Amino acid sequence: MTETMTLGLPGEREVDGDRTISASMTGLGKTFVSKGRSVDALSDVDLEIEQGEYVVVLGPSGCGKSTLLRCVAGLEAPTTGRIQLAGKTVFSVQPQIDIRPNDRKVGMVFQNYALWPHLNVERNVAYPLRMRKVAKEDRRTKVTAVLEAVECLHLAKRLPAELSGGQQQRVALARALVYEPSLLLLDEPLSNLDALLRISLRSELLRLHRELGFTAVHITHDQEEALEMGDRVVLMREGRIEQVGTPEEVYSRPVSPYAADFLGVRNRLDVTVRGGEFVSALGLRMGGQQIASHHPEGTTLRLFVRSNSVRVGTLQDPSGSHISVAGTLVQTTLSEGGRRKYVLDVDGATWFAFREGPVSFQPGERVELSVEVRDALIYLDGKLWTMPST
Ligand SMILES: Nc1ncnc2c1ncn2[C@@H]1O[C@H](COP(=O)(O)OP(=O)(O)OP(=O)(O)O)[C@@H](O)[C@H]1O
Repeated sequence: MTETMTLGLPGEREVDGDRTISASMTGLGKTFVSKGRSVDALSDVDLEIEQGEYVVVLGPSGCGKSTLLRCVAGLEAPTTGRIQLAGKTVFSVQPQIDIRPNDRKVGMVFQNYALWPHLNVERNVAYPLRMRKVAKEDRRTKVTAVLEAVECLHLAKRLPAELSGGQQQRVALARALVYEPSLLLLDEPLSNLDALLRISLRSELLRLHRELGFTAVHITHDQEEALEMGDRVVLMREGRIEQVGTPEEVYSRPVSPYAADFLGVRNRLDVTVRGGEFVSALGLRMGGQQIASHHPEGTTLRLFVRSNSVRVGTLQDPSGSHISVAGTLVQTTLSEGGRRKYVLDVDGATWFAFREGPVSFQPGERVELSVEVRDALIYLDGKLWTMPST
């Protein structure tokens, strides 16, 4: 990339303390009404994105990710709220402002690439510059620079049909970046690619982000992609933001059972406090007195534990220093890195654990599963409960 390209550095910015806000959404809502039925695709979305941030919006199908992106791009008009880009209001209900998509300085990359089939790579990438009446010489310099950055300069004369999916997506990315948008919106950009290519394009995208410094909102339903790529992850649920945080925060402290479930925490059990310890629905006694002592008799808590945090051992009496529960070994399989994956039945629920070394238990055998208190995710009334520090 030549030094003349300063992508993602718009003239107007909103400065808040030391932070420069590139995009902000306030009270954003979108209700679709069709055939007498109304769907709240977005409700009360508040989000600020800093200059240069790579934000990944994560959530299951239908949670409103695309609608959010389309509202920011100007392809959909929100029902409530305000959107600001680079310090300028581009949408507001009251007073009524709705800046056209082409005047919002956003770039978009779609899942299906959306390249013009009759234009070669060079002309596809130059298209946004022609629309903006950029002079021919300048156009050529910018197109060359951006194609070089996405490592597609050698494909300049080819038509989209003559490219692989990965190459088409690089070209689509070049076309979105060429006019130096203040915000790049990526709508499931890797979903159409096969697994290996998806992984290599993730790091490609991150390299470009590091080198060019653009601000991005990337949507995906793939938690691994979100945790790997995002400076921050925004988890959505039914049109609302469930949790926002760094990948580490979101991974280690999912705020709700929904978040834990979506972030792949697979082991779970409902437990009730009885006589100062935990008892499962089927009456299984468990260790965990340290946590139980903070809750009144009869309180029901939802326990979530990552497979990596479960130790499998010989059955012992439940103790208070860690959470322990008896499980029945169902089967073991060889897993990544030579570790063994244990599949267990815990009170009717399937749990998973990993253990190094040879298997010393038989299927059907009762074993002890223990978890350090700090590794347990405890939910009370749908919210993450944190043990008060003593
Ligand atoms: N034009 C429309 N008319 C009516 N309902 C719509 C329209 N567009 C989206 N919806 C509804 O709004 C909700 C959110 O849709 P949206 O496409 O934003 O979800 P998503 O999280 O992007 O899903 P996916 O991952 O499947 O693309 C869904 O219930 C969807 O059916």
